[in-house]
Amino acid sequence: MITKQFHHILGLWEEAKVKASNINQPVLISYTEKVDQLDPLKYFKASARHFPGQRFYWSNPTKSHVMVGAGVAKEFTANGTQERFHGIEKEWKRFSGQSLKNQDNQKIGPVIYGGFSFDPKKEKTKLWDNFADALFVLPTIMFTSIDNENYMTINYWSDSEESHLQELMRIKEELGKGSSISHAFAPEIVKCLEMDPNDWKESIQTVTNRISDGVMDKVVLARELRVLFNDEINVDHVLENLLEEQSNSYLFTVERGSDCFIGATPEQLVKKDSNHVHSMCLAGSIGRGATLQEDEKLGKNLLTDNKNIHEHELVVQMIKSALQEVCHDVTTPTEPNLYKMKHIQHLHTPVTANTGKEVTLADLVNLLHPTPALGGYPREISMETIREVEKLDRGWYAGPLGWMDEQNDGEFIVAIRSGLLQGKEASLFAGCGIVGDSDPESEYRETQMKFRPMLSALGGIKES
Ligand SMILES: C=C(O[C@@H]1C=C(C(=O)O)C=C[C@H]1O)C(=O)O
Ligand SMILES: [Mg+2]
Repeated sequence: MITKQFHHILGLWEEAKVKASNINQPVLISYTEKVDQLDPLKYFKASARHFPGQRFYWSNPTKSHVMVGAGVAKEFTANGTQERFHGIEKEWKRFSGQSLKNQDNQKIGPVIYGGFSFDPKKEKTKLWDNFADALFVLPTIMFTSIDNENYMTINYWSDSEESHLQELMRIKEELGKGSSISHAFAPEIVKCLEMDPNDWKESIQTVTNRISDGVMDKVVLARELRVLFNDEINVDHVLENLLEEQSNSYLFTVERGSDCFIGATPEQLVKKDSNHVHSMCLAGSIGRGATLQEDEKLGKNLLTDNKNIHEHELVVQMIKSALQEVCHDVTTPTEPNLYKMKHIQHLHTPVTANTGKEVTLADLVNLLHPTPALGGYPREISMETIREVEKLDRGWYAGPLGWMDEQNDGEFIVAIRSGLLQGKEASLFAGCGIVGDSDPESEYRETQMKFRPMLSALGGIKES
């Protein structure tokens, strides 16, 4: 039976074929319909059947924007340093600029999502083989929830087969029902491996010495915790736990075959919504108190601690001056406030700005990444120091991860509080901002605290 909807899908396909032969490149068709209330997690779970290893999840802290993508209608990649941000943007524009849509809702249309490695110049290991320096996906099917309105989008091409379109319709209907399979048995942690804590603390000392010598002001050093389980880690289950425990963070999941990069980060890198730009300075950390009084006391200590204020201020200055290059009305409050999550609290300064039509999202990411919250200050020398001193492959940890739409709007977060899941193993990453008066011991404890969101979501806090 040909439904009215399918008729519409075929109509756009015929139109696209004509356009494709005129412009001599395949034309993308993006078909969106409004749907009833649907739990994004159930949708995410349901899509595993048809698109195993090809799922994406994104939600902002207020859940006013949730996206679940599945399948690959097109992949956009780049490796190495050359213009990777602009390279992806340009290639995406080439296709999205010619796309056909069934509706004029500017908010909902084709979107690509993905991420960038932290530092393409760092020597690579095999760990991140499945995650290129720049990798974005246009999904086959996407669920979007914006301000509690829900949509489903399917993306197909002028050179698709009709049978493929039929199959897409069928899968879309099936996914719309969701899946509520729950996984009662999470695998258990059998071992946590980390590099010798003394070696790590020594590297902190090396860096504080250089800072005291005036070589630079701040460097962020990270460490890796390799966690081994007695069975395969279940991505759905980890995401479910993160949703429950890290409600004040951005949640993200990027599946690449049997690998999955997942996390719950509080840190926004940049959001562009037409000419409005938002960013965030997040640096300076302390734990949460067991009681309200204790928690408030810790917060107050953080707000008045000179070391943390300095660590934070370097980020504020850099982000402000980077944005001032291409924006006007760059505005921040004069004092940081506190950003609290389940296991940790941070100094936080929100930034807003306005920009002109000629400035693109890639321009903004390129200017901002890496901020001194994850790299250091000044940028070049701190990045060289990380390359030299840090004994790990950050891969996508601390890199920009996010999405862009046809209007060149989008949002990128900083992919921290995250881990790479590979079968029975998880590689977790955590770092901290080293300044002149950093104490190696307390920086080590700070990284322990930053591992906790992922460790807890993985099913238990067992720190070796
Ligand atoms: C580097 C991380 O976090 C960053 C470092 C912070 C700090 O040193 O105080 C705080 C927030 C983040 O910008 C991490 O979580 O791995
Ligand atoms: Mg710190």
